[in-house]
Formats: sequence, structure tokens, C-alpha cells
Amino acid sequence: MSSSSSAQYALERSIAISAVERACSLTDKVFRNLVTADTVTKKDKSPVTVGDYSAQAVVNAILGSHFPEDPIVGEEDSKDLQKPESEALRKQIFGLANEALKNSAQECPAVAEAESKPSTQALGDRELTEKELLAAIDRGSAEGGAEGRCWALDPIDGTKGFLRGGQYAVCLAFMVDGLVQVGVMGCPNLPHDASSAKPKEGEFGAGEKRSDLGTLFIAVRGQGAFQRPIQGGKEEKITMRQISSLSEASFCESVEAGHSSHGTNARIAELLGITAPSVRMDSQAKYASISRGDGDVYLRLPVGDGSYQEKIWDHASGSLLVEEAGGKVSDIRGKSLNFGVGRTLRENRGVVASRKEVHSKVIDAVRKALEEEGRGHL
Ligand SMILES: Nc1ncnc2c1ncn2[C@@H]1O[C@H](COP(=O)(O)OS(=O)(=O)O)[C@@H](OP(=O)(O)O)[C@H]1O
Ligand SMILES: [Mg+2]
Ligand SMILES: [Mg+2]
Ligand SMILES: [Mg+2]
Repeated sequence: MSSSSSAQYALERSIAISAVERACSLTDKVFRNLVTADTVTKKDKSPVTVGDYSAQAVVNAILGSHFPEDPIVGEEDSKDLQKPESEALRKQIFGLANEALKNSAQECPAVAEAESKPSTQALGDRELTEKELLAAIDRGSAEGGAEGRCWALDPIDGTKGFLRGGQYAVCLAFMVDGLVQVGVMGCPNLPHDASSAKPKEGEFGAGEKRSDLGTLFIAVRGQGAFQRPIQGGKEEKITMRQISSLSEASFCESVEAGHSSHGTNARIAELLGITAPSVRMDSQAKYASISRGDGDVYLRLPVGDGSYQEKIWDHASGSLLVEEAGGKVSDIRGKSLNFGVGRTLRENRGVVASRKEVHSKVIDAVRKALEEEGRGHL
């Protein structure tokens, strides 16, 4: 077994933090300048597209300059962006991504140190060309697998939350031989302290951002889970809440019923004697929330025939955060999530995350609820 000294994966940790911070300030800017109430009523997804593509370009360019050999499994690709009718979109992405990459070395000591080594290519000295930016986005087309180093990136997780002015997350994970070793998650709209008043949804673009919003979560296998304000500040260790009985627990679930079955969740709560209302939240902010004790159980039950394969970038960083905060993450049958079989979690169905001690009880309730619905085969 490898050692878990804090030096292990220190460079991957700091480069990942720098990349996620940079992507978060970009997506925050996109939200403030491009998302309007009109965008949402008209179901115009273009701001999300600009945000997704530019954030993936920025993170991949940073990873590519420091770890040129590392494959990246990222959600987006540049196929649609290459179409002639996407020229305006390409221009926007070009401007946003280059601005975000500017001065990357000066702002982060770890990045500056790494960039001073002759083996890495400095970023920010000159603008990336459009071709280089598209290539950076397509660096995310790796197949994943069980061997060697690999990154998983979701440039904007919870796209619907992003548009609503609710929760979304920039999620980056580093894996070795299919096992997540580093997870970094930036949640620009999540308060540092959950007990502070919830941010109002629907304040599209206007006004100053509340200073207590924006939290960065970091986990390294064997080294614990931490959070700090995304703008900078001291990291604090986070752990899941200690509950003496599952009946005191509260659930965290998706906003979209099409992503996770709300009805089955309600039955599971009943079986476990849980009376607290479920907290609904978009994105991997759900994993972050239970990691610091804002809630206790994250349930993501398959909808319909259960054929949807979860994507590795939707769970890699969040699942490590929960494990390092004292939790256990599995699929609905209690099987560990296998991140080493490609771009999806094709060996798993759904996700259940909770404190280790109560996990098997939650799995039993999940099985019972699914059997009652005639979906015990899932
Ligand atoms: N059918 C189905 N089942 C399960 N999951 C699905 C499904 N369709 C999409 N997705 C993925 O859900 C990601 C967002 O998950 P959330 O938990 O944040 O859902 S939600 O935002 O509350 O809707 C979302 O991630 P992003 O695309 O990055 O937002 C999708 O990858
Ligand atoms: Mg996602
Ligand atoms: Mg996404
Ligand atoms: Mg998406």
C-alpha cells in the first residue's frame, strides 16, 4: 500500500486547485454577464455552453501544460463548436478562456514553480490560438480505464442549477489505476457556512455577489477532506455529521426527478423513520454538503428501466470527498463504484452515500423500496 504522507500527490493537488479556481471565476463571470431571466424563460442554453466549453478549455490547458502525458476524461468535446454556424460562440470562448489563462503563473506559487521547470510549457505568455483551444477541449476525449494516471473533469456539473442561479460545481479528479486519489470541487454558489441564509435563487446577474458564497472542497486519499472560501483563505478539515440513529438523518437529492427517483427516495425515508424533509440541490454540491454535515445521505436512484450509465466525471471528485470525510459511497446494491472501466460507471447502478456505520441499513431500505416497486432487479 502506498504511503499517505501529505507530500503524496501534492503537485496534482495544487495544480488541480489552481485549475478549478480559474474555471470557477470564469463560470461565475459567464453567469453574471450572460445568464439573464430571459435566458431561463426561453430555455436558451447558450450561456451554459459558453461556460462548459471555456471552463473545459482552461482546465485542460492547465493540466496539459503540467502533465502533458496524462489522459483526461472530460464531459465536453469540440464537435459542435467546429461547425461554421458556431463562429460567434467560438469567439466568446476564445476571449473568456484566454483571459482566464492570463497570468496563471503569477497567481499560484505551485503553478509558478512547476512552470519554471523546462519540461513544462508556460501558459499565459501568449494567447492560445483558436486551434489550440479546440485541441485543449478535445484533450478530454480519453477513454479512461484501469491502468495508469488519468483525470476526470466536469467543467460545469449541474447545468440546470447554473442556469437557475442555484448550485453547480466545477469538478476535477485525479485517478491512478482506476482509483480516485485527488478530488477538487469548486462550488461558486455554496455558502462557506451552511447555517447562513440560503442564497436567493433567480437573482440573475444583477448586483454584488454575497461575500460568503463560493466554497472550494479538496480531498486526497488518506489525507482527509477540506474546505475553504473559493477566494482564498485557510483550509479547514470537514467530516460527516455524527448521528446516533438514522431517523435523525436528512437526505440530499437531485432537483431533477428525471435524474434520480424522488418517489422511491420518499419511501426509503419512510422505511428508515426519517422525518426531516429532503434537501434538493443540483450537482456534486450534494456530495460536498453531506461531507461537511449539512445533510447525511445522498441518494441517486435509477429512473425508468435503469439503463442510464452514470458518468465518471459526475461522481469521481465527490465520492472521494465523502470517503475522506468518514463516509461510504456505493451503488444501490452496495457495490463500490468502479471508475476504471471507461467513461461511465457501467458496472454500477445509481449511487448511495452515507456515513460508513449506517450505510448497510440504507442499502437494505433501498433494496426493499425497489422490490416493492417491482424494480428489485435493478
Ligand atoms: N437520466 C439521467 N440519470 C442520471 N443522471 C443524469 C441523467 N441525465 C443527465 N444526468 C446527469 O446528471 C448530472 C446533473 O446531476 P444532478 O444531480 O445535479 O441533477 S440535477 O441538476 O438536479 O438535475 C448532469 O451533469 P451535467 O450535464 O454536468 O449537468 C448529467 O450528467
Ligand atoms: Mg455533470
Ligand atoms: Mg457538465
Ligand atoms: Mg451536461
